[in-house]
Amino acid sequence: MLSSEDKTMESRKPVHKLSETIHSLLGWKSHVTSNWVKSVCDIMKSAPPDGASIISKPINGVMENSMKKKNDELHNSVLKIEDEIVALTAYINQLNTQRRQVLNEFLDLRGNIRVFCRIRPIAVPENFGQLKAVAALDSSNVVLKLAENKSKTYSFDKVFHPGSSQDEVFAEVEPVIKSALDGYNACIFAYGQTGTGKSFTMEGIPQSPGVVARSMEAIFKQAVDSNHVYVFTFSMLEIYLGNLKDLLVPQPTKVMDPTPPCLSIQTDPKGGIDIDNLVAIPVTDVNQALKLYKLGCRFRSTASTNSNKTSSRSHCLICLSITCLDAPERRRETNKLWFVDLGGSERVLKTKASGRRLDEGKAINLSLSALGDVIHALQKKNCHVPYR
Ligand SMILES: Nc1ncnc2c1ncn2[C@@H]1O[C@H](COP(=O)(O)OP(=O)(O)OP(=O)(O)O)[C@@H](O)[C@H]1O
Repeated sequence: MLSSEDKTMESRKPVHKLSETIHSLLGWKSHVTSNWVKSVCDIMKSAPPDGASIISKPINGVMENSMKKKNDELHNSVLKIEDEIVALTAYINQLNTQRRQVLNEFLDLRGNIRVFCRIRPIAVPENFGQLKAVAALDSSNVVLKLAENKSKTYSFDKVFHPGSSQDEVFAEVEPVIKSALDGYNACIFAYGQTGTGKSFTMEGIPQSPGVVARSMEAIFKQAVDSNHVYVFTFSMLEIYLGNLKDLLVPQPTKVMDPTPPCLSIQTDPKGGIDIDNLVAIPVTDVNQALKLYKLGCRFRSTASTNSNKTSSRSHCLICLSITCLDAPERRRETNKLWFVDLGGSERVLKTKASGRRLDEGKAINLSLSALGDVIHALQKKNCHVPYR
């Protein structure tokens, strides 16, 4: 807080205040970010043009000369800072290009498809006797105990042990989020048996949000910190019993309610996938995106089964479409980042499901096996990938 005396002093020497602020910002060069450039631009915008309003009436010739000198100095400082801004903006762009290249090389080296295994903790009331023991051997291998003298080891790009936090999981995903802002299509999905923690990992719980919420936060923050203007749209759907359902469109509850338009998957001319009639809602910040996400989650089909109290009975897909018009160096003008929380594979004998639960389980198993074929073909780089 300034005292009234301080305030008088302040109002008497606005020129010093401006130059001091600018100098302090210049001394801050090591933290060059677009926010820094914006701050300097804002200060310059608020500076009086050529110091014109600093003193409205010259008192005498000496005073006039001294003011003119000060105005010239200020003018020169402003010109110098303008030059610095141009140079720094070019420097930031150059660093961004380098960062993009390094990130791409890094992701290429790690492989286009990366598979992580997260072992979830076993809660006390769960039946230990019937559960097969899974243990992390190291950061990339897990061992599954099949019988007393029989075990099998599986390798992954990364293994998360039962104590791993949501933060640790997200840290591995974050480079993908960055590359999505650079214009690359990306997809993060959770796959596994029912009750193994897919929804916990993707959606999380209120006190410990999962990958989707953390990714949204990261992407909007990085977009604000960048030099570019992005346009985002948010969509969310589920595949239930083989049918697509828009989770952002109210579903009819009464006979008189309008039926929402039918969704259908189309391949666009560039080989990408489009879903006809899927609602895409423009979002400008993370709060809007998370509100829609919460809304969509409420409409998801879940039910209690023998294996999981809140089992997903469908596959849930969230799409953030990213457009950037002022960055020709991006991979694409518009790209998509998909998050998928798949329904869990289940052994019908074990779940003892019947009726609708059984139909849901069968539909989930069937689609997961088709997905397995697709991933296998992609990994083997087969010329035919059985998408349909
Ligand atoms: N890493 C974890 N830490 C603590 N609790 C977890 C963890 N993973 C899962 N859980 C808990 O285990 C239970 C089952 O998890 P979740 O619903 O995420 O399984 P799922 O794989 O999505 O199952 P389904 O395929 O049936 O939908 C939930 O109560 C969840 O909170």
